[in-house]
Amino acid sequence: MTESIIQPQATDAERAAESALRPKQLEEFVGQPKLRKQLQLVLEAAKLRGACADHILLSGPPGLGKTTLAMIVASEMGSALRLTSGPAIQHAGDLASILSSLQEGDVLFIDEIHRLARPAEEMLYLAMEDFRVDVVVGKGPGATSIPLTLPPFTVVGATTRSGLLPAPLRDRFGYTGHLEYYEHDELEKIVVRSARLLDADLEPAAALELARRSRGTPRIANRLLRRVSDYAQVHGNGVISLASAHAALELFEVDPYGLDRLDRMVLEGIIHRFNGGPVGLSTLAMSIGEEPETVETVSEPYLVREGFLSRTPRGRIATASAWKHLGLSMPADLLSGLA
Ligand SMILES: Nc1ncnc2c1ncn2[C@@H]1O[C@H](COP(=O)(O)OP(=O)(O)OP(=O)(O)O)[C@@H](O)[C@H]1O
Repeated sequence: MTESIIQPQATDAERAAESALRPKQLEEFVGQPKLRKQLQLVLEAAKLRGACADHILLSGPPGLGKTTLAMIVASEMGSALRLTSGPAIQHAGDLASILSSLQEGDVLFIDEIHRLARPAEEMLYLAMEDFRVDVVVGKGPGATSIPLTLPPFTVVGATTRSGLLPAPLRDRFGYTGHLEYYEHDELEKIVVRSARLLDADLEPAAALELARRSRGTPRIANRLLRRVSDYAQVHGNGVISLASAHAALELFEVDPYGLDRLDRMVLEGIIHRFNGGPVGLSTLAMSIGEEPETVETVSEPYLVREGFLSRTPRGRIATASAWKHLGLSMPADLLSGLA
């Protein structure tokens, strides 16, 4: 996938930089007030009972804080955290070896849990419900299955597509929390906190501007902060003022709505090449030289959310707001078609 400054997924290099900015306690975690209160209750109750917390499922788009929350669960419970992901578990045996090495009270974080292979998924049901795993020893007709009792532990599963989780797996989670996109004032607090941790001098007006252009996503807010901070150091005295933030965001082609070059290419593609649409995803992606997956996962969710693009059964359509945003007026015949 082409890397883009507004993509909600982390790049490999970014993961390391992110760990310094992760809140460590629930109290430090900004936003998601409902989820925070619910999670606090689940954890407090478990602590009072002196038991492991129920299994927790976190669902929501990338970059909103699921991994961070899993780490917080472990730290609030005073437990060790084990991290893995659906795609990393190729065979049920991989999961069996992780499960059989867990200690009492451990928190097992499974990112992209909807991508677990079916045999691993079935093994996980049993482990979550009965704290038991059947370890297969040997191969072929001589293989035997040895039941192994596991100490109690907590699974924290993260998914961007909770609808793809089979019901039996979803039902094993005692608590499901949904992460929502962040409001501007919450993102402002996040960038102010991150700037403090990075020792960057961020003026309040610049913090608000970054928040506005971050597409409701803390990961993007922190990424924009790093780029404007670079700019302020190279082209100024290091202070991130509103003017330096504007200049840096212009350099990286992130406009006042948080749209970047890719988003504008998508909208311009629909408008100029397909007269506003409808156009199918693959045709559109090909016409702008991008992968359909990049258009679908990086650009479209935000364009749809902000009302610049509609997805119809016949294809993608640029809305009247999209035409306006690009400084164009929507032809009357298209406008009347919308009415
Ligand atoms: N509520 C928050 N307060 C402060 N920082 C946050 C918050 N949520 C996320 N972040 C920061 O945003 C970055 C991305 O968060 P995180 O990795 O937890 O997201 P994620 O939902 O797990 O994404 P992915 O599924 O793509 O890994 C981290 O650097 C984290 O510190």
